[in-house]
Amino acid sequence: MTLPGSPFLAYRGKELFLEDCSLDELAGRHGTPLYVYSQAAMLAALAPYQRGFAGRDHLICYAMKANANLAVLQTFARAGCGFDIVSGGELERVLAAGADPGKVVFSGVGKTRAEMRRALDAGVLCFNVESEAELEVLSQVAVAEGRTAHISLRVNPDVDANTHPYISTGLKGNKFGIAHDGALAAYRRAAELPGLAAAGIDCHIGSQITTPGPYLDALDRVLDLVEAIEATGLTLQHLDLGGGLGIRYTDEQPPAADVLIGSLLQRIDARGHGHRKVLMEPGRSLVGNAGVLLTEVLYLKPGEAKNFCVVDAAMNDLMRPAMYQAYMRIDPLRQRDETPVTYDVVGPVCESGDWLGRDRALAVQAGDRLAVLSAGAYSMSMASNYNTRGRAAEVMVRGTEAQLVRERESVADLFKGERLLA
Ligand SMILES: Cc1ncc(COP(=O)(O)O)c(C=O)c1O
Ligand SMILES: N[C@@H](CCCC[NH3+])C(=O)O
Repeated sequence: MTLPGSPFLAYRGKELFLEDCSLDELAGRHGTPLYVYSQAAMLAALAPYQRGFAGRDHLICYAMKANANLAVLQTFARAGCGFDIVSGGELERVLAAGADPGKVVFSGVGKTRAEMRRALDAGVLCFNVESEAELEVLSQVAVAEGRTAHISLRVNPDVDANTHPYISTGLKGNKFGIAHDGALAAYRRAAELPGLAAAGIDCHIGSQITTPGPYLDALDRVLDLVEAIEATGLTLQHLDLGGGLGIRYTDEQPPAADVLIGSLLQRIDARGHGHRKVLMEPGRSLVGNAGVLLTEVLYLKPGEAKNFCVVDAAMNDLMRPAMYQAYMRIDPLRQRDETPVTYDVVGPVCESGDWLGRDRALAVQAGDRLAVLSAGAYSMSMASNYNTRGRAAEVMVRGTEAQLVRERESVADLFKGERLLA
């Protein structure tokens, strides 16, 4: 039986496998909580992007905030991808993974001067600038470094991506990007400033988007702007359409990436912009369904109002349920024949919001292990040390092989650098 979301995750008999690796066996070997990723699933998620852009001048910049493990970055770099970064730390990871900084776009509303300097020295492809104030600072930093910063303005097209309010980014009320109405003036200002060269235009309207409509609306708004900007004599080369394509957590039916890209390119061509290089910044859709979080059942705790299944993974390991009330499917690593009982699956952290799943029918006993599915994106990358809990280990599966790609954080690591009062 194959589970929804990933063709690489399936029961063989009663045991759950990711590619050709038994997840229960991996959990036994490396301990829990444990993140496990399938490289084949990542490459399979990338393939429709590559198909959609075949024959076109393009760059797929993996939005590494979704999952910044070095082995994941290596996987995408070797497949030809660039990266969308939002911090100096992410840039250092790109460099540590041996990837090409010349394929990096640098987004984010709060870039510091130090981050700008480092990115200029590394030679990133483009800064996606999010305010006029940032333009002025970037110009000063570029001049001081004796370099030219290639820029796109991230335009806020005021389009509703119809997603969770915390992950919607393209509305007037969101902090991201330069208002559509102010973009032309900002490009004019950029043209006056030393050290800057306009390379393109950028937008990103949100995450976990499951219909093509908002993308096409945003594209139209962006192309309107490009036409207005070029009418003033300025030129732009590339269009960066951001990321945001959703995945299937339960019954969502997002469009396939190649279908979405097909409609976007058709619109781009129809409006006479077919000569432009197109960038995209997908994150979740490349990794979300390529990973699982493995956890062990510590205690079953029947209650009057609720039954609790207390596991050893918590909101510090996987924040999405607590933060967005996100539904993430939970399945046992070895199926039992007993009648399922309805549980809230909760972690050891001292917060009532520390749950991974609510009202889940599970046939489990203490000591059994579970997988939280679709945990390849915004899961380990959002982990924290709350309650002084070390972050989980990570394993990358390739066929029958499974390699530890990040060690479990030890408790000693957690207060390294702290000092007792003198
Ligand atoms: C600027 C930017 N690009 C790309 C992404 C990637 O989004 P997603 O993981 O939804 O594809 C994000 C996150 O929403 C983002 O903020
Ligand atoms: N962290 C969010 C996605 C954020 C997208 C970044 N702008 C999630 O888990 O769904």
